[in-house]
Amino acid sequence: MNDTVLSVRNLSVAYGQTRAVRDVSFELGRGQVLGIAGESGCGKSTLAYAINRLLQPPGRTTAGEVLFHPQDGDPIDVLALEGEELRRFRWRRVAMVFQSAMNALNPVLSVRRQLHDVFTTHEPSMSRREREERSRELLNLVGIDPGRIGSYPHKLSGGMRQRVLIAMAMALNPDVVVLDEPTTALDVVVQRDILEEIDRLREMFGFAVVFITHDLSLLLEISDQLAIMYGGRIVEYGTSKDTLLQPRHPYTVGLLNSFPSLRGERQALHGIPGSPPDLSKEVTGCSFAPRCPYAFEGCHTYEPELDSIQDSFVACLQYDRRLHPARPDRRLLERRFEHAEHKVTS
Ligand SMILES: Nc1ncnc2c1ncn2[C@@H]1O[C@H](COP(=O)(O)OP(=O)(O)OP(=O)(O)O)[C@@H](O)[C@H]1O
Repeated sequence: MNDTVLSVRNLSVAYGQTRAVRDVSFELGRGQVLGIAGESGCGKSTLAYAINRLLQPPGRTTAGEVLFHPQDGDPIDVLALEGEELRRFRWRRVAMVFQSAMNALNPVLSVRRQLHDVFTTHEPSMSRREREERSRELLNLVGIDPGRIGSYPHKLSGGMRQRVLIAMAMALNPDVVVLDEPTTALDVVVQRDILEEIDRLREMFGFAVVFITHDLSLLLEISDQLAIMYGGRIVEYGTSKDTLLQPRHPYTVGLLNSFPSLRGERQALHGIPGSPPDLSKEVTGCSFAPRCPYAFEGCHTYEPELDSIQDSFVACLQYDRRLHPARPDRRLLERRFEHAEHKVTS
């Protein structure tokens, strides 16, 4: 059996001149959690939409491939799916929980109707009674009293609305659930409850998760693998443990120092000065260079490749074998972020 459920290879997405996702590759293991972190506008949602084939014009995949690997059978070329095949792929293979539950749910339809609709569309042979039973079962699974099935979204709290979306995503027992900032609008306690819920469901049903958020500390707690995005690219990719213990990209270090830990230890926070690049403009060199405390001349000229180092990958000239065939330049690495809890490591 193939242990990979989804492979994304050299994927690029553009909205006209805006290159929102560039050359992104990753492998998602069956039942694993991949966290994708990065500041607003770095291309996270665009990547999620491309994987689900939910991009709206002018959004367009310009290069690369997305392969879904069924438990048995040949890989499915997701970008080539059309019509009925595409409809079957969505929800059943890969389901998505969107950023804002209020926008994703239809405000004029009851929770019952919205859950039933998933089955009416995808399981037309189900009877009304079966749909009702399954819908109630799903609500129960995500911790909502099935008695609330007749409620309209505005009668539910933010946390409950998000749970309804999670229930809908799980309706057809998908292999992969993509969660795009599912807890951002919620307070910290509710966030934690929802994360625990997702983790519990994942253990029960064995689906893999792509979890997207700007909150790196949260991802470190729940992800097996982490991809850090900047300016439309993945700049660091590895296990959560390695990323926390040995962050290599200066942007990852900056992100780690920008968030309080979820465990609530007190520490001074250091935001990353400057702002992310405008993706509609052509960038020469590393797009993080203008904000990078370690940038040297070459960083403004050469774009670093995502290179493997031990078990991780990093796109930073300090590690680029074209410049440093043997190992990273120690002198550069020794210039640390002052007062930072997390340091760049060699
Ligand atoms: N429909 C669209 N039309 C044109 N440009 C878009 C569209 N959607 C996103 N973009 C641009 O694509 C880039 C990536 O945006 P995206 O929403 O994917 O980033 P993100 O990391 O998910 O940000 P956020 O966390 O704020 O959602 C940005 O420059 C954004 O302005």
